[in-house]
Amino acid sequence: MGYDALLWLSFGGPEGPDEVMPFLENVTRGRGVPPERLAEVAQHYQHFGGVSPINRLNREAIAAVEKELAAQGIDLPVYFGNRNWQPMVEDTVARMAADGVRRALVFPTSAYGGYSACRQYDEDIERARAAVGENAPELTKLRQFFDHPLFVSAFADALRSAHEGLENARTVFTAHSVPDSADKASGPPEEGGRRYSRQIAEAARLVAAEAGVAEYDVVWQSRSGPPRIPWLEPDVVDHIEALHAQGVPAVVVCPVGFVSDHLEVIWDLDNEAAERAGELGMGFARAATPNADPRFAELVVELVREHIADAPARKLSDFPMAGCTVDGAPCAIGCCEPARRPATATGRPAR
Ligand SMILES: CC1=C(CCC(=O)O)c2cc3nc(cc4[nH]c(cc5[nH]c(cc1n2)c(C)c5CCC(=O)O)c(CCC(=O)O)c4C)C(CCC(=O)O)=C3C
Ligand SMILES: [Fe+2]
Repeated sequence: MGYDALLWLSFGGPEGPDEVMPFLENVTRGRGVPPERLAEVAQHYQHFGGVSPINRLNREAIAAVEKELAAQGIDLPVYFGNRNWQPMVEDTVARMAADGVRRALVFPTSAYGGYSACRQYDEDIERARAAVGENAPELTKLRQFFDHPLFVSAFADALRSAHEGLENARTVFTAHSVPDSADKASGPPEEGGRRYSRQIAEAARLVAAEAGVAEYDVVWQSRSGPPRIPWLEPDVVDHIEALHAQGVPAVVVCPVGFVSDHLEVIWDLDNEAAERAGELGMGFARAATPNADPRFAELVVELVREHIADAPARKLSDFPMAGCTVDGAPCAIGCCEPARRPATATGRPAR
């Protein structure tokens, strides 16, 4: 059965100073992120003129995917929609419907499971289809790809290059921290939870093995939320301090939890982590994310071909295949349930 489009579904980011606060309000609506944290994150965006690189990076990746589709003789228009900022996925799906799209594949710009990385994109799909109504196209989300050989080898080459010129540097993989409760709730209940952090650990293991790195750590970055709620630790900056205390002379940070050099990578790593390492007199380098690597476009087209050409689903881990569902259904009953949100000022739990 055929598909008539590919929807590129991402997080979104502001593209000017006036867009920063409305964007942040969209991201954090009802999620209990303290106002001080929001003000601080707004400063990170304003530091770059209020422009997150994420939309540009997505547009560049889409252009590469369009070329790769054409090169492989696949006729599939690519649409772009976001969860939190224009182009909003609701508007994009409306345009797809108006263009006559009946069935589409969806590429989410996250490789992992978990609520923020997987199920929330299902919710985006469901919300966008509901907004469009009965003409909404059927939307099939592509699977998680953290263990795909093209994803792993792009990171492995980037990690190797980042090590060039740094003696005895320790490899430190990072991913976005999430509330401990969200990590516990990730994956189908019968699996016992923590699918997100276990997939991150597995991706790190695969990348390190391919890059020939024997010793490494997995740490977390970009923590949000109220301080009293436990999130995955240690934080990358604290970890760099701990490594310094152990006499480690240099670090190479590899943001294996992300696909592009978006704001959380260029601020939290290239700015904050690099600055702390510099203050401590440590060498520092950051490995590139796969977005601009030609293998990333090849990966997306290969995931598409699993659906349109019965291409084999290549994967390097034993984790069960997950993430591929239709019209925003969760992978399994109870899979990656959203964490209970802290009560709002009105005493009612936030959405
Ligand atoms: C797991 C994960 C990924 C990876 C998977 C994926 O890529 O989807 C990710 C990606 C991203 N997160 C991003 C930005 C933000 N995330 C925030 C807040 C949060 N992230 C969370 C988790 C994740 N986030 C969580 C649990 C929260 C707390 C609030 C909530 O429960 O939802 C906030 C609020 C302010 C703050 O940081 O406190 C911002 C601004 C950007 C865009 C950067 C740009 O603009 O270039 C990207 C790609
Ligand atoms: Fe985030």
